[in-house]
Parts: sequence; structure tokens; C-alpha cells
Amino acid sequence: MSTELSPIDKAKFVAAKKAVEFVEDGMRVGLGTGSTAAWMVRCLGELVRDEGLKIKGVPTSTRTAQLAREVGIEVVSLDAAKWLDITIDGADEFDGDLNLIKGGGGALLQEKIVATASDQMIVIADAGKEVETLGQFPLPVELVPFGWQTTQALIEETLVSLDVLARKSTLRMNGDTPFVTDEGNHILDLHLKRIGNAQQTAMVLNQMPGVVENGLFIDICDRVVIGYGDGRVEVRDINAGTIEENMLDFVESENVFSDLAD
Ligand SMILES: O=C[C@H](O)[C@H](O)[C@H](O)COP(=O)(O)O
Repeated sequence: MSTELSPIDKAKFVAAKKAVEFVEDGMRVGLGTGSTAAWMVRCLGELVRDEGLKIKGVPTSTRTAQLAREVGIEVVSLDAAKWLDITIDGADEFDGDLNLIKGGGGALLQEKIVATASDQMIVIADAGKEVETLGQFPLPVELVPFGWQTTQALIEETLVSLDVLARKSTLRMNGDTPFVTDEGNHILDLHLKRIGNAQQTAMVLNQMPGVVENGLFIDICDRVVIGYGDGRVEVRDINAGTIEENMLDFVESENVFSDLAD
């Protein structure tokens, strides 16, 4: 079974497998969105089914909510949970300070609300997501549909004052129509190449009328679990640096793989 996985999927899987070790019985858990987070939801589902782990999961997208229910996790709303013990989510990029770019899958708004309402946020990622400076991955910005072109023009104008290398932006599409988020908004992807001051960029973007949220997660993530294609995992803590490195076994979770729908 494991030989069917590409090295990148193996890396995502081992990161997810390691991260669920931080989830304890009775916890309220924020469930991220994306291909890496999907592994984590499946691994949690396995613990719920096979080991009787009792958790309440707060999903960050309709996709994740559906998957969580499929694998047997009790799903509750954030308002019902009120506060979360832990959130585990993927990322598009992370830097040495564990600041992130998220939103490649368009779920950044719910993801940021959920992560911010958690005692700790753990990011799971393959090693290729680590960057020296954020910005090679296009920065997603969620916009209300009303007047989005005006908002885009305002953003492009304002980028001139920010420490970024490039300033192109594109509306994310879903075929011939604009992509629509779970909250009914659009996503503008900012092709900045290098974001010199991520905190300032995040603040300036969020002050603009029409902008709902941006994909920069600054000072939110506590730990990153980095997975490698050969099964190695590294746990990096915001305060303590690398706190654990080991190898994980692919075979023990064959039932997680066999559940895979995509
Ligand atoms: O909106 C999507 C999320 O921020 C994802 O967590 C992020 O795009 C990473 O996704 P993946 O694990 O599929 O690379």
C-alpha cells in the first residue's frame, strides 16, 4: 500500500500521523483544510474508531466537515466549542519564525478564526513548504464580491508602499467563473515573490475596505511538524526549536490509506 504513495504524500502523511499524537482524549480540535490536513483528519478518524479517542472537531471548511463526519469524528461548530485546545492545519509556506502563508485552498478565513481561537496551532507540512522569506507562494486575500475590481486596484496601489518584490494580482478562478469561498467571497492572489515585512503587509491589507482577511498567519503557529518522503519527521517548536526527530512507519496505518477517496 505504501509504495503507491508519492514521496510528497508520504511526507504529508507522516507529518499528519505525528501531529495527531498531540491530541488527547476530550480535546476540542480545530481541523484544517487541504491535502495535508485531510491526512490528519483520516489519522484522527482512525484513533476515534480503533482506540476510542473522544474528541470534538471544529472543521475549517465544508470539505473538511464532510471528511470528518465520514471518518467518524464528532463535528461541532466553533460557537458550540467556544474555545479549542488545539488546531492542526496545513500551510502553503512557513518561515523560520513559523509565520505562514495559507489559503491555497481558499479556506483561510475560517482557518484563521479557528487557529486564533485555539490554545495551540500545529502546522503539518512537507519539507518543501519551508522558505527563508514568505512570498514565493501567491498570497491569498479574501475579498467581498461587491466592487472587487476597485478593491484590487486599491490593493495594487498600496503594495507600492510595502516591502515586496513584485506586485501582480490575479482573481482566483474556478473554470470560467470566480472562485467562491465558503463565506461567499472571492480570492485575489497576490504575486509578491518576497514579503519583506509580513506583519505590516497583513495589517495594511486588512485595513482596506472590501478585504475580509489575508493568508498571512503571523505569530499564530506554535509548532510545525515537518514530514519527509522517507518517513522522517521533525517537530519544531516556536520557543524551543527542533524538539523531536524520528522515523514513522507507513504500514501501521494501512486502513487510513485504504479509506482514501482521492
Ligand atoms: O486554504 C487552504 C489551506 O490554507 C491549506 O491548508 C493550504 O493551502 C495547504 O494545503 P495543502 O496541504 O493541500 O498543500
